[in-house]
Amino acid sequence: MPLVTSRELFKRAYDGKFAIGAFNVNNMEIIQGIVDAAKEEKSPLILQVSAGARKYANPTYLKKLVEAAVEDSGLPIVLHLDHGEDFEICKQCIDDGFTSVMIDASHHPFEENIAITKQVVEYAHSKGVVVEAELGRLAGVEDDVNVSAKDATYTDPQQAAEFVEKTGVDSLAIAIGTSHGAYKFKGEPNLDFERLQAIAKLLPGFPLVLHGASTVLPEFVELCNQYGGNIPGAQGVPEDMLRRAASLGVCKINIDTDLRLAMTAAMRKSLTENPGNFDPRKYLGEGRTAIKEMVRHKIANVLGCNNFL
Ligand SMILES: O=C(CO)COP(=O)(O)O
Ligand SMILES: O=C[C@H](O)COP(=O)(O)O
Ligand SMILES: [Zn+2]
Ligand SMILES: [Zn+2]
Repeated sequence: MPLVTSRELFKRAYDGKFAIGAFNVNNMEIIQGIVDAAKEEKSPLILQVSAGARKYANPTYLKKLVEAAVEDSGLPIVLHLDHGEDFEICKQCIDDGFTSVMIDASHHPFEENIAITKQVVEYAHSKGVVVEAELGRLAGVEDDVNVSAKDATYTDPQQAAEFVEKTGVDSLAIAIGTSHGAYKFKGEPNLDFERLQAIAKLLPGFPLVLHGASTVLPEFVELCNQYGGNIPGAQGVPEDMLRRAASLGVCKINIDTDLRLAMTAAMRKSLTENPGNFDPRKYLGEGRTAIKEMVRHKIANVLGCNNFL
């Protein structure tokens, strides 16, 4: 089976009130861990590549690794550009065989975001590629974020509806209180579900996307810290909130930080417990197994995209 787009996956996810996992990939072990998990859970996958990942791994290597994963696993896999910052990088990835791209022009004014997104949509659709855009700004939520600050950065429901209509985009990343990385909330975790419901109501049947959706499971932070790490006060999005979001029109949930934490914890442990080892296959292999277990947990217990195939 060749790479697929997310169109059919999102339709089923929307109707079934579950979400497809979009996992960031940077090297072979990460890809293998994710794909092994999806195989066991009979799940489709979105493997997403950031500009930083392309720079780290070399775009050709990364694409070949994903193609190898498709060939070896036979799974429906979407190759997606994460946070494309302009038309050029989106075009490069489209020309390079990606089946999905994100244009993230959310830091531009509304009308400019529409114009840039529209340009990407026109080019992508002419090549059979789907497009995700972003409206609103992801930021850390603090207890004292007031309503006007929320209105300035969170996605406005009316604008979301207008944006989708004017751009013809295939999915939309929204800001309702999540943020990237391991420090998402200072106080109690809190997402603006009223806003999510208002957006979903104006866009029936339309797939929404949640970025910054790692849970930052305490046991993995503790494991990192136990073996020499220093990651104090990390906190993510509770799993029940992700399940709730998936039931309200969020069809794609982005996870990177939880993979980083799982891999780092396992590698720190392996290196500490085996001081005489200098074979990278041992600690990289343990990192890969940790990624696999994390992804199995996400697919089966949080996203609900297991037994899809
Ligand atoms: O949104 C993400 C990638 O686009 C990843 O989010 P996390 O940092 O919460 O894993
Ligand atoms: O959205 C951010 C993702 O976690 C990717 O991170 P990165 O840009 O460091 O590769
Ligand atoms: Zn953004
Ligand atoms: Zn993101």
